[in-house]
Amino acid sequence: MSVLDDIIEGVRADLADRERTVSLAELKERAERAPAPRDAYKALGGDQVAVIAEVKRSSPSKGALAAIADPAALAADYEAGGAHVISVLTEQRRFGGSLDDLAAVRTVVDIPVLRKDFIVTSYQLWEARAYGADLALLIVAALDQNALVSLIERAESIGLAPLVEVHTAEELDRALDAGAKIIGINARNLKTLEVDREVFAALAPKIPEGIIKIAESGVRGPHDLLAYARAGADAVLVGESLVTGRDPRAAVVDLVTAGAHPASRPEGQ
Ligand SMILES: O=P(O)(O)OC[C@@H](O)[C@@H](O)c1c[nH]c2ccccc12
Repeated sequence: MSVLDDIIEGVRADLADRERTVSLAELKERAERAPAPRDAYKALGGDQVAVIAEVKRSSPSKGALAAIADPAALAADYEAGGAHVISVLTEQRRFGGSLDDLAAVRTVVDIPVLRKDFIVTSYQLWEARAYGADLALLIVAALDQNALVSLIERAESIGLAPLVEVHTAEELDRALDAGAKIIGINARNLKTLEVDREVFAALAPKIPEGIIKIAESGVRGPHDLLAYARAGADAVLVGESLVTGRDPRAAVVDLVTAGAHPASRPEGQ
């Protein structure tokens, strides 16, 4: 069983518990009362390389990264540093996150918030919206094509921008076929947890213009952001190096500053 299969087994078990406690009808009511979604396309589609800063307590590859007693305070720091979007890991078993983290973060920031989880049913999309998310992650490797297509449609119909994550050329084809408008290329293979920063440069040229390209994982600082930017990234998604550093806000400032530099764009763009 791959790491991804193992994670999803746990996600499904936790999901079954929540489904027993909160009906879909209740969730939909809560989603209706949630604040209106913020425009993720605008936040990610500017001239600069956008920075998506992640609230991440632990990971399957590294174990505990940071306690993060107050996720809202960390997100506020990220926003003060100039982050364009906040990502909140809500998966509990391996990443130490929760939907309460998502809700807490969404109330204190004014920028769009991504629910980062292993979404396999539309119930989780309603949860994302009910707890305030503006974007939701959909991982191609975790979904068959019918599920991918229907979750993208459902996300859009309830006001969530779907961020569709790929790691291989085949997954990228499936994301494009499914109509993804925001594609994240994850340098980490979720089946083995290995990181290969070259994957972004190999896959990005296959993505048509007009689709937002996000480089995910392995960004240690401005140097990696610049390399991803030269390879065509519109945004980078950064977790570990921010939560393990001494000053997350200053680290975001450094990334945003690098991303604002015109020399960071590919030739002719
Ligand atoms: O901590 P890093 O290496 O900066 O990576 C952040 C983010 O890309 C990573 O958390 C991630 C990317 N895709 C995911 C899917 C599920 C869980 C986590 C992830």
